Amino acid sequence: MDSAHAELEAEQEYVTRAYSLLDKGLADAEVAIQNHGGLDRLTARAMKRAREILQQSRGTGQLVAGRIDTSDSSLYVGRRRVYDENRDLVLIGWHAPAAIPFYEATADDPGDLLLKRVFQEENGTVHRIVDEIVRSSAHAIATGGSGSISDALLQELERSRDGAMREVVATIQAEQFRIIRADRERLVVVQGGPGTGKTVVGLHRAAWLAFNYEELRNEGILVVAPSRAFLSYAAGVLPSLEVTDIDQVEIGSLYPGEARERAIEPVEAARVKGSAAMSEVLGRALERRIGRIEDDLVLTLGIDRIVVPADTLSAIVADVRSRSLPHNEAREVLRNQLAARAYELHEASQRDARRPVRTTAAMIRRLSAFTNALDRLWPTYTPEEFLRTLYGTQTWLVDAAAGVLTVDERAQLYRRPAESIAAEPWTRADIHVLDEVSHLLDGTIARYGHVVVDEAQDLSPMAARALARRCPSGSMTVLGDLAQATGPWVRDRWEELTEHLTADDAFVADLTVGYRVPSEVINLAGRQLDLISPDLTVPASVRTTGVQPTVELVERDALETALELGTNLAEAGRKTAVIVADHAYEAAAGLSAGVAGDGRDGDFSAPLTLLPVSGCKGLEFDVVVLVEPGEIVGESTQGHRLLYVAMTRCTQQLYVVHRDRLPAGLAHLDGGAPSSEGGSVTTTRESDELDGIERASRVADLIAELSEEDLILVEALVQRLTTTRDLPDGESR
Ligand SMILES: Nc1ncnc2c1ncn2[C@@H]1O[C@H](COP(=O)(O)OP(=O)(O)OP(=O)(O)O)[C@@H](O)[C@H]1O
Repeated sequence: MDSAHAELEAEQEYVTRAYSLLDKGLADAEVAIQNHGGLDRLTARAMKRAREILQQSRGTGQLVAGRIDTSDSSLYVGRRRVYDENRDLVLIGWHAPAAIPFYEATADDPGDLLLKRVFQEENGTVHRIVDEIVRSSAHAIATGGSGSISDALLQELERSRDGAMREVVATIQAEQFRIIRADRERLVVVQGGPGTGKTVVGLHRAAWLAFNYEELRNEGILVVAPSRAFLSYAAGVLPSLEVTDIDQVEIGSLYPGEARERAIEPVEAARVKGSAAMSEVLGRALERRIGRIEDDLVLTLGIDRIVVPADTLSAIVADVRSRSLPHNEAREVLRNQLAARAYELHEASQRDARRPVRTTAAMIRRLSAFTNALDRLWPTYTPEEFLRTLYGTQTWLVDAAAGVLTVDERAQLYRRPAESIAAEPWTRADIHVLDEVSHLLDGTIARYGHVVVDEAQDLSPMAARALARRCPSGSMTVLGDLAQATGPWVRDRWEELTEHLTADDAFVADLTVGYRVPSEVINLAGRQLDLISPDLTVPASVRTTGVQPTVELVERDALETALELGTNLAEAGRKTAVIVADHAYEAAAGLSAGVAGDGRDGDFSAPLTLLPVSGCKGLEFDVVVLVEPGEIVGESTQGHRLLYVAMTRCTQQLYVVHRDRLPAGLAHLDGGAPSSEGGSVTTTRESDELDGIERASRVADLIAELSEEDLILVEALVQRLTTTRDLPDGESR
C-alpha cells in the first residue's frame, strides 16, 4: 500500500463499499432471474443470457478508476456503474458524459476540476493514489498529494503481462480519449506505430459507442480481429467493460458459408484475388451464366404441348435482369413469371382448341422440363461451386476477365479442372472472394451500425468490400499502422484502402506516443523502419528500462539456445515469446512441445509461447526472444516489415539469437565471437543520437542489401562523384 497518501484509507473504504454494493446488486439480480417463474423457451433463453452477462460484468482487475471533484460535486469514475440501496450512483461509468473531464482535463488545462485522483486498485485493494490535478493548495498540503499522469500510467505499463489484454479505464490518455469519443458518423482511421494503443482505443471506442448510442446498440457493433490468436488475446476486454453483446470475429470467419482458410498462396495470386477488379470479374462471370436462350421452351402435358417462344423468354429474362435483384431472388421471380406465362399460353391455346385446361402455374413449376430450362436460363450455385467452376473453366474465366485482368493476372486464377480442384484448400483471399460471391447470389448479410477493424493495414480491397457490405452507414473505426503491413497489400496512404470502405472522406487521427515498447528497443527497431519507409518515425516511447537489447551469436542451433533462454526467462516469471521465421515453425513446434504454448492457436496460458513471425502482429509479451532474424527477412519480400513487427512485441526486453549473418538494420551488431559454451553476448549500444560510426554502419547495411545490378550502378555513381570533385574550379559538368 502507498502509505504516503493521507486519504488512502478513506478511499480504500469507498472502494470496498463499491465492491460490496456491486456484488450485492449482482447477487440480487441473479436471485430475481432464478425466481422468475413460468418461463416459455424464449424468455428462459433471454434470462440465461442475462445471467451470463451479469456474471461476466463482475469482471476482475480494477473497478474504480479514480475521482473528480469540482466546487459542488465529487464523482467516482468506474469500469462500470454501481448504485447504492437508494439507487444513487456510487460510481459513474467511465463512458458517461460526466466522466469526460476525468480523461480530458489536464494540470495545465483543468477546466472546472479542483481534483483529479487516479487509483491503482486491483480486485478491491487500492495500491496507490496519484493526484494529477490539485487546485486547492490547502487540499494538496493536507493530502500530501502530488504526482503526474505518467506515474499512474507508468505503473500500469510496468505490470507483467499475463497473455490477455486488459481494459485501461483508469489511465486512458487525453489523445486516446478524444479518438474514443470522436464523431461516430464518420469513418475514423487511427494510424499509430507499434504499441501506441490503437487496439486499446478501438475496443474502448466500441464500448463507449455502445453505451452512449442506443441506436448503435440496436443495430449492432462488430469488432474484427486479424487472427484467431489476436482475437483470443483481446476478447476479454469488452466483457470487462460491461458490454457483452458486441460481436467479435476473426476476419477469416466473416464469410457465413462453410469454407475456411486452410492454405497460403503466392503473393501474386493473393493480389489478383484481393483486388477490386476481382469483384468486377465475379459480377461479369455470373452475368455470363444467365439468360442464355437457345430455343423455344417446350413443355409436354400428355397429348398437349405448351410452347413458350424464345423471344418471350428473352423478354421475361430482360425484365427480371432489370430489377437488379440478388441472383437467387431473381431466379425465384423468373420462375414465377415463366410459369405464369406458360400457363397463360396453355389456357389460351386450350380455349382456342376448345379443350379443357389441364394444369395450373403451380403444376408447371414442378415439371422437370421446366426446372431443367430454368437451370439453363438462371442456374443455381453455392458460392463454393461457383468459384471452383470459374477457377476451373478457362473459357468462362477468359470471358469474365476480358479487359479487366491482364493475361498474367488471369493465369493466377486458373486451375486445371482436374479432380483435385474440388479438394484444393481455400486461402484467405478465396474466403473474401467467396463472401462477395455469396453476396451476389443471396444478398443477405448481417449488417451493423458500426464496425471496428484492427490491423487494417493488411486488408485487401476485397476484404474491405466485405466489411463495407456489413456497415452500410460507413460508420467505422479503422485501426492500423501502414509500416506494419506485411501481406500482399502495402500502401503509402490510407485513402488507398478507405476508398473501398466508404464513399465519404475518412478522418485520419494519429497516435504518436508508444506505451508498449521501451525506448531502448524501439530505437533499435527504428533501423528497420528506416529500411521500410524513411519518412516514418517510430513512436516516442514513454518508458526507458535501462536495458539494451541483447544479441547472442551461437555456434550451435539458434533455436535450441532460444528455447533454453526462453524457458529460463519464463521460469523467472516473465511472460516470454520465442518468435521464429514461418518456415521454421513446424520444426520449432516439435522441439518445443511441452515447453512452450502454441501461439498460432491463441494459447497464451503457458509462461512461454512459440510464435511464427506472421502470427505475432498485435500481440505483446514481457520478453521476446527472436530467432535468426536473417531468416525472417529472407523468407518474404516484406521481411523487414515482419522483423519490425516482431521486434516491437516486448514490454521489457528483446533478445536476438542467431548463428547466421544478421540482416540489414542489425548487421552492425554482427560482431560477437562465439565461445566454446555455444554463445557470447553482445549488448547493443543504441543511443538516440546516431554517431558517425553508426551512420556508416547503416550505409553498410544498405549496401549489403543491394543486388549486383544495383551495386554496379552505385559504383558508377561513386566514380562519377569522385571524378566530378576532381574537375578544375569553374568547369561545369
Ligand atoms: N492509456 C493506457 N493506459 C494503460 N495502458 C495502455 C494505454 N494505452 C496503451 N496501453 C498499453 O500499451 C500496450 C499497447 O497497446 P495496443 O496493443 O493497443 O497498441 P497497438 O497500437 O494496437 O499496437 P500494435 O501496433 O502492436 O498492434 C498494451 O499493453 C496496452 O494495454
